[in-house]
Amino acid sequence: MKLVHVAVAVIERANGDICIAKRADHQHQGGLWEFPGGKVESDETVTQALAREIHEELGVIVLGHYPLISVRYEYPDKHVLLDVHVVNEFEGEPHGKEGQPVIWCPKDQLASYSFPAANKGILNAILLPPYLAVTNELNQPLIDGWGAHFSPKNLMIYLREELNSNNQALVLNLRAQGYRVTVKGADQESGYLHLSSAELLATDDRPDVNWLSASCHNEEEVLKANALNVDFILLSPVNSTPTHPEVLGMGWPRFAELALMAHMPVYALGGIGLDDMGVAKKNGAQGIAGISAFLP
Ligand SMILES: Nc1nc2c([nH]c(=O)n2[C@H]2C[C@H](O)[C@@H](COP(=O)(O)OP(=O)(O)OP(=O)(O)O)O2)c(=O)[nH]1
Ligand SMILES: [Mg+2]
Repeated sequence: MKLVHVAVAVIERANGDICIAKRADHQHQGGLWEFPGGKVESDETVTQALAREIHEELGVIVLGHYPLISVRYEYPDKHVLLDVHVVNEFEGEPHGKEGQPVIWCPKDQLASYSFPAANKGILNAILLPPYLAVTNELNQPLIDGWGAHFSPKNLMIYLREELNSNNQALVLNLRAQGYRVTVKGADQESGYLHLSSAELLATDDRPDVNWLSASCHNEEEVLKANALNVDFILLSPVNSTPTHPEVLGMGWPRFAELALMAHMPVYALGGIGLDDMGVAKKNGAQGIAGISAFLP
């Protein structure tokens, strides 16, 4: 099936609200809400298509945008490549020029609208931060170091240790400050659950949590994450690491291929540092994850 290339705009106004519109019933995925946009014509760049579609559909002039995520999704009747950009500078007030309902929606309420299935990854990309710290233990100096560099909006945490009497108060305190914290093992009441790649491959039905993450290293695991509707993945190792120098990294070109295959935001992990945010994003990452990289 031919791949339909689509330019999609996540238009964000100053207070953080996002513009969504309702697709007409007769359209593909009709009756569902969408981020405005449309097909990239053969003689257009994505930037040109984005500007044209947003002007045609909403009467808005795009002045500034940056890439958020690319999602390749195979509907039974159509294969799409959604090239999604945040439009953060624009002129004019969006209105439905084709008669479609258009509203501003606070980010934390987006999930209560029905979108096409391909949009789950876009929603998650809007909500998730750029940095993910992976740590084997929690202690106050580590937390203070994070606090000096990152806000809860910029950093989430994966603790590779089960909840216990030593770390529970620290975890709860971080969550109270607004950090998203996933811990190892059974902690499903928190709404967060992480699957190792072995657990991912051994799981047939999506566990009932708000935020399901998984570690992936190859195509098979990425496709399994798609099938389970995992919300975000850690893809590693990009480069070889000091602790496992014998394991070769996949490198950025392969990372980019697998990230495009993934329906959800992908964090780059392994042998990279905070300085690699730019190259990670250029290769389709939501952001970067790191163990040593995040130690103050
Ligand atoms: N615009 C947009 N399209 C989406 C989203 N999610 C999603 O799966 N799609 C799919 C539905 C369509 O198959 C395709 C986009 O096509 P479109 O109908 O917006 O294209 P267009 O504006 O050029 O419209 P048309 O002239 O074909 O009616 O991408 C989304 O959030 N926004
Ligand atoms: Mg459209």
